[in-house]
Amino acid sequence: MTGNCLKILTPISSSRPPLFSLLSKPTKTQFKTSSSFVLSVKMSYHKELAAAKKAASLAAQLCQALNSCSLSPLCKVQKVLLQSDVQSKSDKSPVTVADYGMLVVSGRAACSQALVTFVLERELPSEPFSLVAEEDSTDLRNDGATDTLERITKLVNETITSDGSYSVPTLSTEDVLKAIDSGKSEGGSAGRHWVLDPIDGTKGFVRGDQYVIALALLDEGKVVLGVLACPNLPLASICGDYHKSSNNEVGCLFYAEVGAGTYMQSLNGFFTCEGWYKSLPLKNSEEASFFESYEKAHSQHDLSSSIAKKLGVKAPPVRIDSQAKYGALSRGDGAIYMRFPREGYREKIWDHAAGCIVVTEAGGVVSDAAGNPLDFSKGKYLDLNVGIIVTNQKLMPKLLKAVKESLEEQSSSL
Ligand SMILES: Nc1ncnc2c1ncn2[C@@H]1O[C@H](COP(=O)(O)O)[C@@H](OP(=O)(O)O)[C@H]1O
Ligand SMILES: [Mg+2]
Ligand SMILES: [Mg+2]
Ligand SMILES: [Mg+2]
Repeated sequence: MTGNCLKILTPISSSRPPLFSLLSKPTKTQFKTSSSFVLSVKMSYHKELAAAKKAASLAAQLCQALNSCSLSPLCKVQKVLLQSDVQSKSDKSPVTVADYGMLVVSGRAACSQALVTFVLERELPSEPFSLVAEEDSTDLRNDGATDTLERITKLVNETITSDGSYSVPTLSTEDVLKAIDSGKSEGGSAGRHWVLDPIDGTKGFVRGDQYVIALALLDEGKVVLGVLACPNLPLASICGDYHKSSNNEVGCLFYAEVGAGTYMQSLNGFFTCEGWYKSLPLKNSEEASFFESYEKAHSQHDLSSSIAKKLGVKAPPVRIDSQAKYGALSRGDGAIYMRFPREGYREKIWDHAAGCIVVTEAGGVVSDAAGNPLDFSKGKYLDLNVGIIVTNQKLMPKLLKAVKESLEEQSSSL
């Protein structure tokens, strides 16, 4: 048992619930045990999923507002940033050359983190709150950050007010700093922990490309729900002839709950588009499109290209930032995602937890380069064998073989 949920059971029928019924009434899913005994299990994370969807959607709204306020001093800095170089911190994550610019970028992510914390705590007041999140308030507590902190606090308050569902006094700058710092949990294998990347794909965000707000819940070390709010991802497929698509609307919300499948809806709240995914398309490798990081520094493009060649993949790689790759894969835009960080880089759970369940609940497989499932129970880092690979069940054995061969070739050429 994981929490109140049965595990290691194969769903044999899971009738598609009407749109958004996940929020309003429990879904029953039938499971087949080894003795063919059929159980009806009441799924138990609906309340948490509803809270996570609301938190990520509001944070996405906030991030979009931050991007579109062309007269705001924050945005003027962003324009400069778009033209500036990007350097690496000691942990090899991106920072911009200008200190103030760096504060603006990390401040925006912290702003999103404060809002997510606020919503989760208000929506789930009776549950103990533990959050493993990427940002902290260190930069915003510096003397030179007063102006940015005030702007951020104002934006968080404006977003809460515009939503209209919370009658709370205006948050102070100290409230916002505290909300950001409640993300200091270390996670682990006991109890429940939220896992948040308040802006994943920072470089994409700065460039005006793909980024996501990624939120997941761990229960006893397993990911039990995940939400990816992708403000810039087209509702139509991003592969093939998507430029010709009549639907050029952007803004997707992917969500998945253990045993209940993966769903996508439009982020703008008008629900013009919805989808339910239960099996990644079983394409042959030649027809498969593969995803990888836009940034060469995050994943070795030459290695993935050698693997793709072995598989006979004809399509060029689709390079986009953030966990939007997991979302796009879950709806069948492509069939493979490969990620091979350079030696020494340690993956964090917030970069993969939500994406992982969005893909697996859609019928995909996520593993490290040796075929081991990702283990989210060990704290904030993932201990991995070399890299992360994602595909459908049919292609996984071929992909693993090609990965093994390419890694051997790489190490013998060193
Ligand atoms: N050298 C490196 N190798 C691999 N991943 C890295 C990296 N430096 C940063 N990252 C991670 O890659 C994430 C973005 O992934 P992608 O390449 O798929 O867009 C970043 O998330 P943040 O943008 O939240 O910091 C960061 O955590
Ligand atoms: Mg980062
Ligand atoms: Mg990230
Ligand atoms: Mg981030």
